[in-house]
Amino acid sequence: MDGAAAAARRVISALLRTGDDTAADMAGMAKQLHAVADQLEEHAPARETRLVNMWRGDGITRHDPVTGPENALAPPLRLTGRADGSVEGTVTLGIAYQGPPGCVHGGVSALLLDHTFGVANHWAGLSGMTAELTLRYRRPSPLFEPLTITGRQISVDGAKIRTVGGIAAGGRDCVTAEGLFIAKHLPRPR
Ligand SMILES: CCCCCCCC/C=C\CCCCCCCC(=O)SCCNC(=O)CCNC(=O)[C@H](O)C(C)(C)COP(=O)(O)OP(=O)(O)OC[C@H]1O[C@@H](n2cnc3c(N)ncnc32)[C@H](O)[C@@H]1OP(=O)(O)O
Repeated sequence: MDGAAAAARRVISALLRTGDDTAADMAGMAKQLHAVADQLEEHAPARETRLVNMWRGDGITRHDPVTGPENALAPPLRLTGRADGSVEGTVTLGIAYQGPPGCVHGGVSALLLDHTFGVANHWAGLSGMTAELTLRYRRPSPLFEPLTITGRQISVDGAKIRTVGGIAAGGRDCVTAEGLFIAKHLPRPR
């Protein structure tokens, strides 16, 4: 389904790029898109069944809204674990993620970093749930340019995990962040 999710992502972006002031047949397109959704819903299993399926195994997920190739809301960001224990990825965000004109929405930056920190913790060997996430927005993060997203676990103290990282563009920090995670997990649906 990665291909269908990629197509849906393209539709979201193309809709926003086209806008209202257009000769495109938007009513016709709405009809076509509803027809696609009707077909999907017809074949969708019960929600509980799908949740079990999404969470099978113990590793990282494919459905999350940041890296998930199955999730059309995910850019998607691809993260790579480094030998020094950090994780890093490069992503170029389009118009669907806009906050200030031409720039990334601050909540989207927080989403990317929350998830990246979760993956960094997993990579470092102990992950948990976000208890606190503090972001410092140093300068606007540009859309349409490669952004480097990083995360690194810096300490574990009992159940408390501390993680740092940020978002940079052109070698300059746009956002720096620190997070406190608690080494607890909700059980995966089985
Ligand atoms: C996360 C799922 C990932 C599963 C996949 C695993 C594989 C990895 C693969 C891929 C990575 C995926 C990456 C995903 C990333 C996304 C992460 C999120 O978005 S998580 C959702 C948002 N976060 C919540 O919804 C939490 C809601 N809050 C809670 O559930 C609790 O408050 C929680 C777990 C944070 C704390 O639980 P308590 O309160 O029961 O823990 P107590 O035992 O009381 O505290 C432990 C210690 O931590 C301190 N503590 C707890 N919260 C604190 C806080 N906010 N500030 C400071 N200290 C805090 C306490 O004072 C205590 O310290 P003392 O041991 O006494 O020294």
